[in-house]
Amino acid sequence: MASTLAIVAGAIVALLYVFLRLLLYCTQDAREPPAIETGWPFIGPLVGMLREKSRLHFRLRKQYRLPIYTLRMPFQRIYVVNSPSLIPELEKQWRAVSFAAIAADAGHVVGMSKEAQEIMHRDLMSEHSFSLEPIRSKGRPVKVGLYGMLRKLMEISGTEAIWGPQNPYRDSAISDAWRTFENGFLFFSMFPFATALFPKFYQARELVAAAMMGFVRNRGFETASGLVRKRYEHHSKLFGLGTEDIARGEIGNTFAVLGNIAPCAWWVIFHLVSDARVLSEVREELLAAAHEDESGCHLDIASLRERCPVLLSTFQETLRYRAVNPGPRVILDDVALSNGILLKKGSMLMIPARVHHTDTTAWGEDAGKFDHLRFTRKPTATGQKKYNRVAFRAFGGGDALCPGRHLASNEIMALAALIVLQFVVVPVGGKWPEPTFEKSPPTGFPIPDKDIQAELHPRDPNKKWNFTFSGAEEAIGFISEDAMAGARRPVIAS
Ligand code: HEM
Repeated sequence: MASTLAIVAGAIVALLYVFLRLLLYCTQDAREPPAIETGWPFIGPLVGMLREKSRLHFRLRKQYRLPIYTLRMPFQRIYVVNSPSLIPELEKQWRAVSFAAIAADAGHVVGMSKEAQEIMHRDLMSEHSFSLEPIRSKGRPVKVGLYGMLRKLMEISGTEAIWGPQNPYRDSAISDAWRTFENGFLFFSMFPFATALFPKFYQARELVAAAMMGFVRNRGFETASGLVRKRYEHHSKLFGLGTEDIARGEIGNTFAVLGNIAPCAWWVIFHLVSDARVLSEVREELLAAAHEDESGCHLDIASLRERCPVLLSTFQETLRYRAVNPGPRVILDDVALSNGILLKKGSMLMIPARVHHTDTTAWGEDAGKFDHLRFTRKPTATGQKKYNRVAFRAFGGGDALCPGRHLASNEIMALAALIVLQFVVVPVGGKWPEPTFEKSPPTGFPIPDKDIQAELHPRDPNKKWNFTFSGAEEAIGFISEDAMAGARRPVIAS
């Protein structure tokens, strides 16, 4: 009996295998990027993705050494771009290789109405800030969870800057609800009937939605940032969306504003305070950039980019070393690349940051190493080569390039300056652990599995620090688009 069952099971598996092989053979066009991991067609890539997460692309690049390849998933094909040389051509075809389609797909996750979702999918081709004073003014060491503290600070400063005086996230019940919903984001995008299956996440989302509706009804956008004002105008006038849909759209934007900035700030501060050499070099620069008079010590945050190349380089290197955003796009129309490769309509495409940030042709043989001085090096005729800016993907690129990159960079570098100048940060237990992030949700930067407990020792509680921001006329040339727009390039070698 047992052997009959085994024979039947074996026959089913064999039939399934033959069926999947045939399906692959009949549906994979020879002009498409080569399909890989086809030992068990469709199932192999899915298992790999679930098991290895963002590490999968890293392994596949090493194993197959292809400029671009196809992962045939059940009901979906994903093209993954390995070679930075393909990126400019793809980004020129932004109508067909679309990020807008990804944003529009998120409409159902935040509960937009069917009509609003349909509109979003149409024509896709076409005075407060953070303060560390409460900790410093205690005049004694304060124990904190480093990630928790940084997240809170970035949440306050980021949402104030974006939503202004009527910022709904000022209410801690709303910011707590946001955090709960953020953890359930993936369930909402993957499962049908998610509102019934995950009531905790649903209730949290609705609480944030109600607060956002109040914000829109009270015309909070009029005193918010240009980004929110323009979005309101665009969504109400061009799309004709109502209050509720506009408000739910703002929940979607909270992902963009908060999703990256808090984990990114955490990694920057971690690299700064956990390495004595980095810390002392950055501190020295900051002290030189500050000046003291009878009223206290003064530092203009705008001067950091000019006067603190090591801090700026550490910031950029952290983004290069730690970013894991997948760079997703949807192929809205067949795309023929100049090398003869065909990308089929309806497929997904990915330009994974981690793959491009470890590309030795773009960054040199030591691409896998954290080097806080990397971006201070200038190319030389004999030794140092020019870095390929196209391969810097932490802020994405092309038409979907992150519009918040300068705000985020200024905020994170300001926070770094405040911490380094005012505190000695000591890990509880005496040694900085290497953070693990196995359980991290799929954000742009990994979130540590366990917060690191640290003590903040005020350096000189009696010293008065005045931090100002005199503004900046030029952008920092992080990425190729900024460089082409004529941004200053203080440290990236070019
Ligand atoms: C360190 C912090 C940040 C990082 C690393 C980051 C990174 C990114 C990335 C990778 C993308 C997708 C681009 C692509 O796939 O090509 C993106 C999009 C976006 N980001 Fe950021 N971001 C940050 C902070 C912010 C902030 C503070 C804001 C708000 C002002 C913001 C607003 C947006 C928006 C609205 C989009 C969507 C752009 C579009 O639809 O075309 N980001 N960001």
